[in-house]
Amino acid sequence: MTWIDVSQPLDDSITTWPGDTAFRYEIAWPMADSGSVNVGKVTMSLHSGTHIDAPFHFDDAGQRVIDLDPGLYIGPARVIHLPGRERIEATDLDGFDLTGVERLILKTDGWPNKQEFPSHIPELTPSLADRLGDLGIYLIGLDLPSVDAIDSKEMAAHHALARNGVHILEGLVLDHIAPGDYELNAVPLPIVKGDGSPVRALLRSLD
Ligand SMILES: Nc1ccccc1C(=O)C[C@H](N)C(=O)O
Ligand SMILES: [Zn+2]
Ligand SMILES: [Zn+2]
Repeated sequence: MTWIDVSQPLDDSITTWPGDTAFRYEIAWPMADSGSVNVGKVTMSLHSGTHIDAPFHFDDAGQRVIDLDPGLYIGPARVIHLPGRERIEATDLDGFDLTGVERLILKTDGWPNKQEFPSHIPELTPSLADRLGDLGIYLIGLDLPSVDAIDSKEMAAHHALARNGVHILEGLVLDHIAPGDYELNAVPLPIVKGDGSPVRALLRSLD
């Protein structure tokens, strides 16, 4: 198949946000006990690895996962390369013609070693969020664990994106992805009250 996996594998070594729930898989009911099957159990933060944020994550009145249209996460997406930046702002998009783009994926290279949770990452600015809104882009994906700085309490980028109707897909693995046009498939689980959801994110080249 031509689908390329751009997700972080979910196993016990996956990193989590400092202080958040670690990922753990266990066989809660082994075949020897159940007599027929192995039954697994997972404990995790909904913000581990490759995942989407529901607005409720940063706004008590915001949408939960079940309220989000799954179609946001399926369809054409443009990947652009913006390496080596401290922050990513509206003017960083000046060189790109993004007419007709609805889903934009930023390859920032800002989290090179996914075995370690980063202490510092590039942050998106509210000016970028406004530009995305003006362009009619409704999904931003990126290779970072957050659209804000790790130590942010205000979550300015999360809020500015939400104000502009831009949904968030974090923690992508894009090392092996060249800039260009792709089909994206990164649908969240139907976690009714979820503030986020892990996704299996896949890209297929359209170029
Ligand atoms: N899990 C956390 C615990 C404490 C503070 C932030 C987070 C986050 O998850 C923020 C990140 N921007 C996220 O959406 O994944
Ligand atoms: Zn998140
Ligand atoms: Zn987030």
